[in-house]
Amino acid sequence: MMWKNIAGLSKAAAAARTHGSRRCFSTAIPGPCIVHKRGADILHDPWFNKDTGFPLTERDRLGIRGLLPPRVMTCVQQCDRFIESFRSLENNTKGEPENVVALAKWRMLNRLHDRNETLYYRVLIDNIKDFAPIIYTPTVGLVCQNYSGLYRRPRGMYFSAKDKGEMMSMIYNWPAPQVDMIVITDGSRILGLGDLGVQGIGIPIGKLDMYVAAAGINPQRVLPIMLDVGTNNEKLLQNDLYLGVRQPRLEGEEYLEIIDEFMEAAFTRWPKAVVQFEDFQAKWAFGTLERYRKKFCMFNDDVQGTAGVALAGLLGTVRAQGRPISDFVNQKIVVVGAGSAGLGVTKMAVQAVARMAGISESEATKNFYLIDKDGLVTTERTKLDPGAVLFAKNPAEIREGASIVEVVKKVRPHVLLGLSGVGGIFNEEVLKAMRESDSCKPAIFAMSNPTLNAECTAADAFKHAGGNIVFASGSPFENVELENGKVGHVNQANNMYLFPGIGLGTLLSGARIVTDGMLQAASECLASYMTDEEVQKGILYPSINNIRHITAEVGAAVLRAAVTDDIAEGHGDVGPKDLSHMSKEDTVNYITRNMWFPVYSPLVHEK
Ligand SMILES: NC(=O)C1=CN([C@@H]2O[C@H](COP(=O)(O)OP(=O)(O)OC[C@H]3O[C@@H](n4cnc5c(N)ncnc54)[C@H](O)[C@@H]3O)[C@@H](O)[C@H]2O)C=CC1
Ligand SMILES: CC(=O)C(=O)O
Ligand SMILES: [Mg+2]
Repeated sequence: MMWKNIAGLSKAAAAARTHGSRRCFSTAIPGPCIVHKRGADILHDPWFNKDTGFPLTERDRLGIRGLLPPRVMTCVQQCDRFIESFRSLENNTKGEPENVVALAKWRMLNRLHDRNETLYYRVLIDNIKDFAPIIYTPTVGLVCQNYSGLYRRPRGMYFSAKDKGEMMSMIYNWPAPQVDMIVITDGSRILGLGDLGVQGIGIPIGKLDMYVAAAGINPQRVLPIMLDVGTNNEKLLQNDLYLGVRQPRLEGEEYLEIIDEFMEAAFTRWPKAVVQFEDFQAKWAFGTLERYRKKFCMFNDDVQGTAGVALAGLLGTVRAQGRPISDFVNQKIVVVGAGSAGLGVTKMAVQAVARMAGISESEATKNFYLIDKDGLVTTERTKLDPGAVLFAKNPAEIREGASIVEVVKKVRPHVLLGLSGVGGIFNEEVLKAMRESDSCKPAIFAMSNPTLNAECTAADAFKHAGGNIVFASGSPFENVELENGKVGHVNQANNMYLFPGIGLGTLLSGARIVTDGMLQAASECLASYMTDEEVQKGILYPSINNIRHITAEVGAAVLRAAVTDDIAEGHGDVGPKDLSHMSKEDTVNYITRNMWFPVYSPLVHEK
């Protein structure tokens, strides 16, 4: 597809999605679940525990009668009880420092996660807008920074250099027979917080929570992985409580041997799993993507997921200006940050321009300006990153190393997009310079995470760049009240809108690799999700409350692209022919039917 069909959501689809997440899955009576334990062991297993939710007959059958208070509560009553406690926590911590409150909330959710997974995910799904900022960005960043102190119970698997030669057997230590989604990090670039070593495990855990909440991946089939190859963070190396391997990071072949061995082990045990690479420093993000993308079913979320989300937002800004999508080819875009995310975004956006305009990628770079820590990237740059070569400007146009404000003043861009990890770098001067943009609705995307690393706040963007901008940030901000009484809408430009659908669509297609076509389809689907009315108000992305619906749509688009690319091998009883005969609507229904939803299944004990 050539980005021609982006004319907003059909009426039927718009109506369907307003039903919200709870309508998107089957509520049929759940089938029984076989357990091999009885008695108190069941209560201590978060996969099976129902707390006060065990019916009396089940208490008899499982030998837990008398081990619980007599009252039997429904899952809904248990959710209400949890939310009441959560609101009490909020009230009781009013006035406390923000970080203290955020961690207290995370601990409360984490305790539930450790105790009763079904209830945890039910609470998460029903309150995703309130809880995503805790289990995901921004609080997950704080959790990673403090993980060695916060650690109580293991979650996920850890592989280190000490495990070399052992991984093929270690992988069988994971208790679940089937794994569908793996998220792996080496902790080397956690959000915009740098190298956090083993403490980065919080990111795969948070991403997989989003997989369960948004994509309905069964939580018994997800696996967070920490590849502990050391850390170069001196503070952590000096910290007695640090839980990781206390050595500098492995490099070169030594590093690759570890990750190669892990990939072989994981795909030997679970050949149909999908692996998401997350928060690797740029060199390994690109290096591993090139190394594995044709061999294993994997993608890099920071490079590819972010690119798709950003591109959908960029196309939205064209629509917000009241222009046809084809006008994207004329948008001048300044990207600040030339790492794994910034380069991924620039590349995908340039490819879209090339396709739309029918020109070469090199010609399509004309309106793109890339800035890194040394300023504007030009061909004059010594030690030019190979990934940035295509985007390097001619220094005759603007000088090598020009600052952000210099570039903005000279170029008058339609879009200023930050993926630098540097908080506040879009300062007052930069934002005021955006008032002179050639666009009637300039766009400012401060995509770095967590909140303190955002290139600017929403309030500052609307204050200094003007009330007519469209604004998006990687972590959530509140909408801004403008002086004219109108609302400055804040969008969350975060890869969470795509990675769950990319993973789920890939899994259900049975594809053995993730192609560019599948990623492009995901981005196009997100771009076309919003109505013209919404986009014109500056709302570029859906509400997170609709995350299950958007994920079903994205998943279907990914699956259909896999069929088009002739790589869909089918999943379970659904073969490649069945997939290829599905209409678009059938595909969305198929995806939706396969989403797990947290309900208590009757437990049947088997020895
Ligand atoms: N909203 C979203 O969905 C996503 C947001 N991100 C965020 O993007 C940020 C960067 O991630 P990566 O690209 O993976 O990091 P990276 O470390 O690979 O790249 C950072 C880039 O920023 C540049 N930079 C550093 N200081 C700068 C300065 N003062 N001025 C201009 N450029 C500067 C560096 O030269 C480098 O090119 C992180 O904060 C991350 O949280 C990343 C992925 C997804
Ligand atoms: C959102 C995300 O993946 C990041 O900030 O790295
Ligand atoms: Mg990331």
